[in-house]
Amino acid sequence: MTAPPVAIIMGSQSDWDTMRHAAETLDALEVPFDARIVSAHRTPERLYAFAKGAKDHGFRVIIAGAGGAAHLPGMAAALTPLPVLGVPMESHALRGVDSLHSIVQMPAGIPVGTLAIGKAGAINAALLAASILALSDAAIAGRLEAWRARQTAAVAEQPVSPA
Ligand SMILES: Nc1c(C(=O)O)ncn1[C@@H]1O[C@H](COP(=O)(O)O)[C@@H](O)[C@H]1O
Repeated sequence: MTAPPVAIIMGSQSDWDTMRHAAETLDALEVPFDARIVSAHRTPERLYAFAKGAKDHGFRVIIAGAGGAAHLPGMAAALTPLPVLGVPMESHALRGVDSLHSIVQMPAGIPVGTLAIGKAGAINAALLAASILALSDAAIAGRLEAWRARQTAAVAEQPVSPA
């Protein structure tokens, strides 16, 4: 059995409420994925084993969500040649600005493609992962195009006042 092309990793169970939107978006595009809790801080050996083995395992893109001192995406990127897309969690203390800065301010040489804070970032990480895969997968490209066409068709031309 071939591995799914996308890995969704997150620093804590508490991130799943946000990262499930990435999972739901991949489901809608029929892009298989694995979702796992991996923490650079709390489970460093799990992170090391996961990231070092990710490419050989068959993953092609990693989506990494983390909050606060969000080292997970950068550490994963340091350990694998695969593209890593980082999703900053909306932390309670600093509303995700801490997560965003932790993920986006990588030193030159180890990139993390950083998305928006929270749900929008999780959805866009999934769409970006799909568009990376679509470069070499016509079926995913077709489903992505259809997804965007449905989104466009769903936008009303005029606003509706609440009842
Ligand atoms: N940023 C990281 C890392 C990491 O970067 O390795 N591991 C956990 N965390 C974050 O800690 C926050 C609070 O976690 P808890 O809710 O479990 O206390 C989560 O948003 C998680 O991503």
